[in-house]
Amino acid sequence: MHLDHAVTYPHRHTHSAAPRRADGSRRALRIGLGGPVGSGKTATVAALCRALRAEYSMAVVTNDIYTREDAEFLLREAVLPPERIAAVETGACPHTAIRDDISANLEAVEELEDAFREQAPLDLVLVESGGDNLTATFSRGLVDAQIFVIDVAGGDDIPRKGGPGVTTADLLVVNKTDLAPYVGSDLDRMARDAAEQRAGLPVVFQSLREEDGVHTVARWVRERIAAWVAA
Ligand SMILES: Nc1nc2c(ncn2[C@@H]2O[C@H](COP(=O)(O)OP(=O)(O)OP(=O)(O)O)[C@@H](O)[C@H]2O)c(=O)[nH]1
Repeated sequence: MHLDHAVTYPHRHTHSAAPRRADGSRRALRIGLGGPVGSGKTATVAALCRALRAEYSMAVVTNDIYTREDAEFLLREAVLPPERIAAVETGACPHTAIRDDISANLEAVEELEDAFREQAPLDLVLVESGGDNLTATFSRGLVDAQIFVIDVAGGDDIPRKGGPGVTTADLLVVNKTDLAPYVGSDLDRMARDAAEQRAGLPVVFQSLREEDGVHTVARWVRERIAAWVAA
């Protein structure tokens, strides 16, 4: 596990969606996960659910272009009860549904929040984007913070190439570090390039093949929830 920054996570964004509902109750913290196809977004969501579900009331919204495959995977793995998992079929470029026309995703998030409002109000909603390119980021009207997931098998020059996901996401996750020796990726170079591109924003290197490989990202999420609740 590499962590190229001390765990100081800057809270630099402004919330464009009101943190409280009309009745004054606090809504859930919404965290988006984006990144290229196959980088490990669903696997990270599944691992986060397992790590955090005993501590928080949580739910997940998945985005697929024409299918519900990511939601079906999470259901099969039973990472959360089925009523806590919603699927949005974007039917177009994945980034459109998380950045340009966020209505279907907002509706899914708000329906989940409403469904649990009486019983156990949601603390956290994870919104997983469909796999896209390096320019795909979430609208701040949909999520309060975003995680961009890339993997070492996608090429160790991805952090150097930059793009809004790599440079501006609140957390950059470089996944599948276990594969680095097999694909010839230089993790130190990736860490250096990412640090250069991100001006102090945090980067986590993880392998979900390791026992509790998601623990650093889970800690970051806990800190974000604590800050959200305190605000
Ligand atoms: N070796 C290794 N494989 C991983 C790791 N994380 C995920 N995978 C595998 O990589 C493949 C893709 O992972 P997913 O989580 O489906 O990736 P995704 O980003 O959600 O993919 P799309 O939704 O299709 O964009 C799966 O076979 C995972 O089991 C990891 O840390 N190491």
